[in-house]
Amino acid sequence: MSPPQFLSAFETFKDQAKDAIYALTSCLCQQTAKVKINGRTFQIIKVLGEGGFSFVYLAQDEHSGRQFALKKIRCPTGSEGVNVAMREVEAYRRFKHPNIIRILDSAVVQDPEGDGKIVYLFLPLYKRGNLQDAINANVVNRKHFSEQEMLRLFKGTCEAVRAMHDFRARAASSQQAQPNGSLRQQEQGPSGRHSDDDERFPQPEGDGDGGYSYDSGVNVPLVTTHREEEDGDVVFNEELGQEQQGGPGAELVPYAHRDLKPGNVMIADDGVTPILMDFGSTVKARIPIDNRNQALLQQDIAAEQSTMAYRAPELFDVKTGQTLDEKVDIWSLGCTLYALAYSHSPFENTQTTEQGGSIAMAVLNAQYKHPSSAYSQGLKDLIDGMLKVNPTERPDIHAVIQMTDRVLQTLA
Ligand SMILES: Nc1ncnc2c1ncn2[C@@H]1O[C@H](COP(=O)(O)OP(=O)(O)OP(=O)(O)O)[C@@H](O)[C@H]1O
Repeated sequence: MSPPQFLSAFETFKDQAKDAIYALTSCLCQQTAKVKINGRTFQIIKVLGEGGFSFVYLAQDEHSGRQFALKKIRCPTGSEGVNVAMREVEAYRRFKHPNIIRILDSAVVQDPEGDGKIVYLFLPLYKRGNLQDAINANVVNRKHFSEQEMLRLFKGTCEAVRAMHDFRARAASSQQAQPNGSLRQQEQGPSGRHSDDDERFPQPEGDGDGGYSYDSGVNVPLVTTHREEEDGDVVFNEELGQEQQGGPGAELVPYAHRDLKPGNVMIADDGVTPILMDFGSTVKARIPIDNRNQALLQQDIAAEQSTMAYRAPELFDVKTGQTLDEKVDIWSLGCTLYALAYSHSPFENTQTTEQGGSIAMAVLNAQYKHPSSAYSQGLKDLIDGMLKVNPTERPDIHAVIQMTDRVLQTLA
């Protein structure tokens, strides 16, 4: 690790530790933390989850009583970190699908405790947790998903992935860039902002250039804030604007999620609809690898952002002359379906890893077995079809959905 990388990792660790201590002390002291963003105050009720670079809190709007999941991404390195976080915001906005989480609002604020910035993402709250939580509950209660239930959750997840792999970009010319890169409304209907959106996420008081405070009430200037508008009448800055969804004739720009796993699929309140989330690792899927440097760069990015037990073999050992593509997600879907069936990834808790062999070796050789179970041969074949070391032998997302349907039909 180079000295700047070490410093950046240390800063991230320090900030994560600060957030963890803060979360713990506010629990122990029974004291409700508050965060004020753009004129509205939110109570932080509890920590919902913690990722590599962020904390997710259950936040309640003091005014309306509505609850949200508030993702707080600390960017101690300033603009570089903000750009990374904003790419995640951009990805949340890009894909509009019933099985993909939608972002309600976001804000970039000055970190009152340092030189860096904080990016906040307001997301709908999913109280039932994610598929990993459901797997954990099954383990505790010695239960299993029924094959039908599991395949329905899997198919919904695949439909979200299809929206990413089949993404068609709208031409940039249909949008206007703001010179300062800020996000502004282009047109307002007679009533101004959308009533739906207003109801869910009421308009902040004041002139929109509100402030931010953290518990202490100290106001720190708000750098950027923007909100979701149902009919897309928000003007994005150039980079964001280029990547909005286009119609059927628009250019195909496949995206890969790159971190598909049960922990990144929430369960909607109906208990049956899967909702794909966490676009922190999402990239344009097709990346030609022309030289060794590019190969090593892609390997490093994958090592940092794609969970090892769900990571495709071609991301462990990126080869010059190949093109990485959306098939990396098909591998992760294979691992995800396996985990739904048997409670862990095929490359966790295997004989190889238990005997000290590395996950990487097990993945590179597709070394896994199906434990004995009552699941159908069709389900096992579906998993095996996705877990092919050679990405060209894996089915594309359309074929995966068709195969899933066929297995479902045999169960009906
Ligand atoms: N909308 C939501 N509703 C309820 N809980 C949520 C929501 N979003 C995130 N969480 C919880 O927070 C956890 C971390 O969220 P998320 O995966 O977005 O963070 P991350 O930093 O990108 O994580 P990772 O390191 O896994 O990539 C999730 O596993 C989930 O338990």
